[in-house]
Amino acid sequence: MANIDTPIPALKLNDGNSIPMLGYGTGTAWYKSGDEDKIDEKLVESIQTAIKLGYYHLDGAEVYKTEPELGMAIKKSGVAREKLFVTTKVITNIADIQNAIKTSLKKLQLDYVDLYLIHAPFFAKTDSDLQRAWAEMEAVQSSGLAKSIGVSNYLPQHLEATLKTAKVVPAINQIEFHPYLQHPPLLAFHKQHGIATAAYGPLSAVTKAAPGPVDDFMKALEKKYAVSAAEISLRWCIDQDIVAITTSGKEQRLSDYLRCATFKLTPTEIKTIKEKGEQKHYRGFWTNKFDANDRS
Ligand SMILES: NC(=O)c1ccc[n+]([C@@H]2O[C@H](COP(=O)([O-])OP(=O)(O)OC[C@H]3O[C@@H](n4cnc5c(N)ncnc54)[C@H](O)[C@@H]3O)[C@@H](O)[C@H]2O)c1
Ligand SMILES: OCCc1c[nH]c2ccccc12
Repeated sequence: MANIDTPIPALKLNDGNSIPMLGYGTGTAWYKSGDEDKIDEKLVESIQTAIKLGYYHLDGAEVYKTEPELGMAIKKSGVAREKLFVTTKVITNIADIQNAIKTSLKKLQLDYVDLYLIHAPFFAKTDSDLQRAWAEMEAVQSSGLAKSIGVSNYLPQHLEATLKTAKVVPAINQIEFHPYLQHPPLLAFHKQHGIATAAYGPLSAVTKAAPGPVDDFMKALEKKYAVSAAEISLRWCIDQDIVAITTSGKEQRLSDYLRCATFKLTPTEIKTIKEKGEQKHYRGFWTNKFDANDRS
């Protein structure tokens, strides 16, 4: 199994920092329901494998309870800290963000994270709740504990409320994004305000939301580029300047996904996936929080 030959592209954020456009997630397949102190050795091994293959962007969250594994794998990898891009998120301890970041850093065995995100806006009863939380995030960035700060699962109304009092514009919004959930108004808002987009669940259209209207075209592209639909899906994000965050416990799959760095879709192909994807709506995460028909 080869290491990546073609480097993963990076995206420049509005604060001047750069984020690798392919990330390895420690949620979904990995997050733990039980005892956080019980180390998931399989996960540590998988993160080490990902790092070895060239995944230097690692996505965590306090709620996944996998920060200890992430910290261990980073330590064991021997890769210099400054080469890695580590994200974590706050939601459980949103009421005390200053303590939450310190607790996360301790579990990660790190002095700083590259990106700290508010995991979701659903804690907020009012706009002031969103604004207060964001001011705390700005304080985290000022203290140097996070190089960049951003949000996740925010809709335009949450961003609008946040921006009313923000001193720092969120660097990124991490959202569920794939052909069957494209959020046109939200992406337009991001563009207007210089907020980058990161996609979680980028494989959904070819995995859990399949079958669907993109299938036949995906097959044609698989043939043309000699890659799998997963890599087409990741490239479809990257070609739209969207950071893709995937995961797998299988080394072969992780290795294959890296092929998304070796080709580019044409503008027509990007548009065709877009148009075919618009014919179906699918949301896989936070389904009890978002309005079922909300496509913003
Ligand atoms: N901010 C958030 O609220 C939020 C929500 C969900 C996920 N995330 C982050 O994003 C990461 C990636 O999310 P994801 O797992 O939904 O991404 P994804 O769409 O890339 O799916 C990856 C999953 O699909 C499976 N898969 C791959 N190929 C498959 C195939 N051919 N058939 C069936 N299954 C296949 C993989 O084994 C893996 O479990 C998470 O680990 C987490 O870090 C964040
Ligand atoms: O970000 C992953 C999705 C998610 C939503 N709520 C959770 C609770 C525990 C673990 C993951 C999640």
